[in-house]
Amino acid sequence: MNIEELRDIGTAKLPKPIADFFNSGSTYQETLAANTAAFSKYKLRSRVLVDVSKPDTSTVVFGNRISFPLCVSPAGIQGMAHPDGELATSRACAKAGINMGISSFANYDFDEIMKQGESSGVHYALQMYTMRDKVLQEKIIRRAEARGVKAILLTADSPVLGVRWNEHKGDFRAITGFEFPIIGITEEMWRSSSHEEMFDKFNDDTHNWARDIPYLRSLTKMEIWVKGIMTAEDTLLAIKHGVNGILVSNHGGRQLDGVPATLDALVECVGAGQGRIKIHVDGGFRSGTDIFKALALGADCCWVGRPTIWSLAYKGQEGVDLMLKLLQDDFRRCMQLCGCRTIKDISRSCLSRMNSDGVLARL
Ligand SMILES: Cc1cc2nc3c(=O)[nH]c(=O)nc-3n(C[C@H](O)[C@H](O)[C@H](O)COP(=O)(O)O)c2cc1C
Ligand SMILES: O=C(O)C(=O)c1ccccc1
Repeated sequence: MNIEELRDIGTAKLPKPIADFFNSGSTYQETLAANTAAFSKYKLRSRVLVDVSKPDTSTVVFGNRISFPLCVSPAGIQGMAHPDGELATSRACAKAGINMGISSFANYDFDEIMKQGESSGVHYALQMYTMRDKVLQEKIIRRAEARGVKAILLTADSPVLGVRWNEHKGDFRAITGFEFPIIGITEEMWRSSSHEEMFDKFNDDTHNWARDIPYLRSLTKMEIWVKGIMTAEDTLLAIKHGVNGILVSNHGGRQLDGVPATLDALVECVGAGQGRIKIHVDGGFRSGTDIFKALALGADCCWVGRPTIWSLAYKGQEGVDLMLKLLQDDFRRCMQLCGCRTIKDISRSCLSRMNSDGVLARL
């Protein structure tokens, strides 16, 4: 199987409004399509007669040596894909030896999620929005730090939600029995308003660099990462405010439609960062070759969102195990066939770019 097949099989198992919620982007779906399409304009420069018998795909993220440069993006409401939801995802991350991002809209508490994997060495990042309820936000942060969460991922691209037409056409909240224990939203609260109304009640759209980064720093020694950076300007602001890293992301094409593919935004962010900040990226990664291309363009690590959801829907933990194995195997083979023995060998010289006139150009 490949990730596209997992998408088709997983999606077919879900009621349509739920599948649409997971799979859609915002407005005209332009950015959603751009994310996956961007990879094909880069071509691999395969190198031969290199001893690649012992490839080392490992790298270090959040102080943890992971088996290959991938983390699982925080995606909310995984219980709607499979009853085991984030618990299954956590077990699969443990088995694969990678780190996991936990959405603040997870259907299980981070304590339970972490119990599934931390004995195998997984490190966890907790995704947060800026919350209106600062008392609750501080409580969550202190509890996360005491519990051993390594990083806060501050999602910065969502002062308001993107336009999700599918949510106006069908109510995806068809499966009952859900709560959001991390942020204390009960099923009753969740059902009493639309997804967007609930989000607006919870999320603080006055967030800003000058207030929120120092605020988080004053509260915790955990790493602070900003998720949703798409420009050189914001990369420079992230450096100025001393965050530990950025995740170049357009929220899987679910926020502002019309922004470029993250692979394209990555290039300007890496250019601005000049090695002064860790840069990760998500959006549209569907193969190990995609991961290789992003690393060659300067990313330190990649993340996947929907592939986790599709694999959960397909077969719970077993599905996610399979998805992570497919990506790792494909990534290893791509490294070997490009003549790379370690992650450090992956550089811009591994790629060329197909220009619009059909001519290949070195980067
Ligand atoms: C169903 C779904 C729920 C998501 N929930 C969150 C969330 O709660 N917080 C967040 O920061 N990002 C969320 N995201 C965005 C992901 O973290 C990630 O940026 C995106 O899915 C990456 O693109 P990909 O799905 O193409 O891999 C969500 C994405 C999806 C598809
Ligand atoms: O739908 C999303 O993209 C998202 O970020 C989200 C926000 C709140 C609850 C569930 C998902």
